[in-house]
Amino acid sequence: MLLADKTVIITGASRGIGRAIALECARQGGKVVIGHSGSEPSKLQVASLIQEIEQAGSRAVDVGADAADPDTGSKLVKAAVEAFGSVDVFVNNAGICPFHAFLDMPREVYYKTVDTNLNGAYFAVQAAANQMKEQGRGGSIIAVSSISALVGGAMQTHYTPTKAGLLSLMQSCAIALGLYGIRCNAVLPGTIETDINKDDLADQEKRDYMIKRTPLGRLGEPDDLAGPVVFLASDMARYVTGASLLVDGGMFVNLQ
Ligand SMILES: NC(=O)C1=CN([C@@H]2O[C@H](COP(=O)(O)OP(=O)(O)OC[C@H]3O[C@@H](n4cnc5c(N)ncnc54)[C@H](O)[C@@H]3O)[C@@H](O)[C@H]2O)C=CC1
Ligand SMILES: C[C@H](O)[C@@H]1OC(=O)[C@H](O)[C@@H]1O
Repeated sequence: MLLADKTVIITGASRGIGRAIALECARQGGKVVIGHSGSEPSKLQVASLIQEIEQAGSRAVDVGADAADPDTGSKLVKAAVEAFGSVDVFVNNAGICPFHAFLDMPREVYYKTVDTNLNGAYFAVQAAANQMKEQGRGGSIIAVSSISALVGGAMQTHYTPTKAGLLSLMQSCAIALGLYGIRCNAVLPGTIETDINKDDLADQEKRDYMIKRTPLGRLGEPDDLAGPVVFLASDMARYVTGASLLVDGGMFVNLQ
């Protein structure tokens, strides 16, 4: 098992990509701290996730706290240390993408997106890194960035800078934290079918277009991210830091 004896924190793990990552980490022997928003629907989703994790033979605790809050990272770290004694892997996954045009972008939508996707993440990564430094045996930090860190979107002008920011954060943290054996990497998903893009992909023409752009001939599923994240979390990736891994079915390289 690739993550035996490791404690893994994952933000935004109630559903979608974060949930798939949490489950695979548990199947690989990791003890899991599930970060979620604390909303009533997320509490129900987390209860069923904890059951699945326990059926897989591992253990999990959850923390309901807003990812945009700069104190949430410390709460997650505290819960991990109290429940399992350490933090070995931190996966920053929570994110929102409320599609909106640029010219009339409401300020509150812009700030909520940047706070949720990037500002909260900055302080959460800092909290995890300080704990890993104190433990003295390194660690792995992974940001769920996006193909959107590399390319734009007319309805995503508030979102793509947060994903580029996360990628850049992992690159700079790889340098700042290498001294402590803490590795920092980013995964860049393409178009993965989840709640974040349910409405967008309900447009059949858009959906067909996204599939057509993907050399592997299908949209991604949350589980497609689980293997790449577990690899980066594990000691198999012990010499990998500052890297970014597109998980997009080949969409990015498909010009024509
Ligand atoms: N689905 C896709 O095509 C892609 C998704 N991503 C990224 O993957 C990550 C996960 O998204 P998905 O699983 O696709 O969407 P999702 O909407 O299914 O999951 C988002 C998760 O973040 C949580 N979350 C949102 N706001 C929060 C807050 N303020 N506090 C705490 N938790 C919060 C949600 O409760 C949920 O668990 C996001 O960062 C997204 O930007 C990146 C590239 C492509
Ligand atoms: C929400 C989008 O469908 C999704 O998120 C991203 O980061 C990519 O731009 C995907 O298309």
